[in-house]
Amino acid sequence: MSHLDDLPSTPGKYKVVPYGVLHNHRYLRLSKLTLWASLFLALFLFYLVLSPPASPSRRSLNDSSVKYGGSHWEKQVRKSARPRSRGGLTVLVTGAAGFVGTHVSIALRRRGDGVLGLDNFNRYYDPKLKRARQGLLERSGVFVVEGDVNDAVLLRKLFDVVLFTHVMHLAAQAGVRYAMQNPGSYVNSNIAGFVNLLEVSKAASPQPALVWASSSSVYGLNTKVPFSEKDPTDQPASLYAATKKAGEGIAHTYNHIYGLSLTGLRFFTVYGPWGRPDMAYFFFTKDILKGKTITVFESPDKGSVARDFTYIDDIVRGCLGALDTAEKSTGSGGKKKGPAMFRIYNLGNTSPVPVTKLVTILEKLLKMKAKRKIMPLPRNGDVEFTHANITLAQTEIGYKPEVDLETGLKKFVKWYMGFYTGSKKKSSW
Ligand SMILES: O=C(O)[C@H]1O[C@H](OP(=O)(O)OP(=O)(O)OC[C@H]2O[C@@H](n3ccc(=O)[nH]c3=O)[C@H](O)[C@@H]2O)[C@H](O)[C@@H](O)[C@@H]1O
Repeated sequence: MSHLDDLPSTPGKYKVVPYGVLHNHRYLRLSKLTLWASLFLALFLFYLVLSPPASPSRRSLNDSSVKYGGSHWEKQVRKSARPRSRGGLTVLVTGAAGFVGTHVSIALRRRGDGVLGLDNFNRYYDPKLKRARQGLLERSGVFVVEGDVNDAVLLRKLFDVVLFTHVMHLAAQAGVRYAMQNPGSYVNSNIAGFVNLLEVSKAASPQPALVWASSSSVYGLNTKVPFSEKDPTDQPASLYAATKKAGEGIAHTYNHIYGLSLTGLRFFTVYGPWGRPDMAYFFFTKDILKGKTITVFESPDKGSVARDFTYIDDIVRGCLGALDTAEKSTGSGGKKKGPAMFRIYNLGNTSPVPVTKLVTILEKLLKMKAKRKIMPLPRNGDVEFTHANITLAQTEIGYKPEVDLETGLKKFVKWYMGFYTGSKKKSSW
């Protein structure tokens, strides 16, 4: 034990002791210490022998028994990322077992691109649904690496094994209202995780082009509609929105300093089969079927709150359009060689629907009356309405939403009944 370790942690309470006393005490303390150290060592060895193996992702990348690393793993990674068509893209999709991630990965794979998925399978909502999506991905030839975007070692390893031409970054802590319960997870995923991915991407040679998920929530308390990309976004109403807004600023910095090609997509309330159980259309369906009361928010002037609900297939087309039109990054190994592309697009449906109407459509499709409880919109981060101007995405990436809310919800309900109630009418996947 060093002299410094003898000092009490609270300054000003240290008593000066005569040298002899101190010497005897030291001798006694030393032998006691040896005894305790041997005991501790024995216990530690005992624990090592009996304890189960450590969490795989923390172990060596070269150990073939772990979830990442090893020659078998590398083979799976390479195979999944290899394009099957000439000139196909090589895409790393983060959040691949998420709602949008699954649909985008499968669409890319179907047209012959190489896709490697990454997902941390967190417990924000039912991981069984994420595992079911993983099953779909595997059947389509997409391997999903289980890991976190904050794991720089893993990301660097993936970039060592595969020369990604593109990254589709969809891993995020989603949900507007949950930000009041767990603010840290938004900072961790949407800010720290994003920066980590940008750091690894900027250092890669060649650098990939990145397309990432921003959110309509960045428009916050804006009242001018429809929301245009040129509008200011300085009034976020939730921490979720603030982290998405921060992501756009961070992305701009990496574009400016390192020459990374970056495209941000502001998604507007995406819904559809394999969707997220934390979203209103999803849990309204579940609760209506169970005969449970649903809470429908209304605006302070007693009007209905409204959303520009956007069907998943339209969003997928928007994501592919963004990937296909993304120019190459200009930097290499962390050095910028020239100006690179930076774009932000709204991906909405451009026809907002009141939440009361959403409930009426669900009642019709489920053939059940909802028990509605109307409540004033709480101060939980929700905004009164969203409405996208999509002109820019239409002109520059060929985005054209085609599915109205009733048609889209019909497909969602069909999937829901098949997946959760085992109804015969299964959806196409
Ligand atoms: O487009 C976006 O930017 C965002 O869309 C959704 O957020 P939100 O539009 O709030 O979607 P829901 O949580 O499904 O809410 C939809 C509507 O239902 C309302 N609602 C929600 C919950 C509830 O119990 N009752 C109720 O009336 C909300 O106020 C909102 O108007 C997603 O959850 C976000 O991750 C995403 O970024």
